Amino acid sequence: MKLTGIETRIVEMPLVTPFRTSFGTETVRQVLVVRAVAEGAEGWGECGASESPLYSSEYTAGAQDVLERFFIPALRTAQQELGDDFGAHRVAPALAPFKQHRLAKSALETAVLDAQLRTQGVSFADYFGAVRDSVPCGVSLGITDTMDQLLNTVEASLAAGYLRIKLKIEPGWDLEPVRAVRDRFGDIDLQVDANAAYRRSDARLLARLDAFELTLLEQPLPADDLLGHAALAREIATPICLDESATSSRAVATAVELGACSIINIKPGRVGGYLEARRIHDLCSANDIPVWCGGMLETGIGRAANVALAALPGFTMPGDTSASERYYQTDLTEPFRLVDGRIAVPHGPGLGVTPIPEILERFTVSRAWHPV
Ligand SMILES: CC(=O)N[C@@H](Cc1ccc2ccccc2c1)C(=O)O
Ligand SMILES: [Mg+2]
Repeated sequence: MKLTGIETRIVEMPLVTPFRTSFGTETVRQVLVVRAVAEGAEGWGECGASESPLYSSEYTAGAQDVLERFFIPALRTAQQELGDDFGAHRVAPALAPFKQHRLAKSALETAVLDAQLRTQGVSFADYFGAVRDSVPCGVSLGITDTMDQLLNTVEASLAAGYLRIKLKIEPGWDLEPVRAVRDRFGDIDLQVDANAAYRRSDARLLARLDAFELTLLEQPLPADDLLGHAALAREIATPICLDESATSSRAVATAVELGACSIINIKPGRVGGYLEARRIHDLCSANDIPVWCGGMLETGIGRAANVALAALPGFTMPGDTSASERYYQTDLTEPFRLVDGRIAVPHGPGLGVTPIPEILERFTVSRAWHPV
């Protein structure tokens, strides 16, 4: 493939409802969208970073800067050196000298991969080895001001057909909301996500969640406390799932070997891209570790790629691949809709969806073009 240039663009999309987690409240999603222009096709990627470095150390303006200042020039050099051998599989090696910035790296690799697959007429699903035409979907529900608001949101989510409910928790909002949901809705598939808000000294409190037979407890402790998660796993019955800690296949192998988790939330952006995400899927499948596809409030661009990834055989649990309307009144692409609790896997070339130009323009706040 021959890349001719990369466009970076920042869009701002209002969320249908504020999304509150233990690390903050998001009301407008500021997304860095990357377009890779190649001879014969253009590809799309999006960066999972948000405006502030609260979920991860990355943030939108920083991701745009690291792309423009280091990653796109490195891609230009790689293409000059490799010529016809250049392709999406060369992006991660070209960017490897630069440390971290995985969300930004993922956006660029995804855009190049999408362009490449569109020129080849191959879908993400076929490229990854998808085995399903649709994937079971869960939903992630934020912290609410009142218990009634939470119960109403759970009720609406179940009525919409979501097959799994995930509640955000934090110290002071954990046992009570879980008990209220269990009391009202019985033995639904229910899990919680702490986004690293607890400490090892909270073990006895977290052990009280065992009474509610949750599917999993996601990232209770800080991302770098693998030993703390391993100790906690020995003290509670609820399976531990890692998100923020699971930054690469090596990190996942270490966490699993330490007994820090028994389930992994795979987020392609968090691990540097879909190629690394597939490696983690393969590693977990080989070790009987169930995985599910996490979410970062993606627009239809990232949602299309996530749904394709979630169709791999090892994705045996409903993920956070919710419908577009969960987050956006108007998505950048044709909206992803929930049908009987599932979302159809796009089957067109590349992502199988493309941003709708007038909608993309409507939400665009800045853009830049970089010849390659
Ligand atoms: C669906 C879900 O719960 N996602 C993340 C948390 C999260 C929430 C909000 C975000 C907003 C902008 C960027 C990243 C974000 C990540 C999680 O599983 O921990
Ligand atoms: Mg999480």
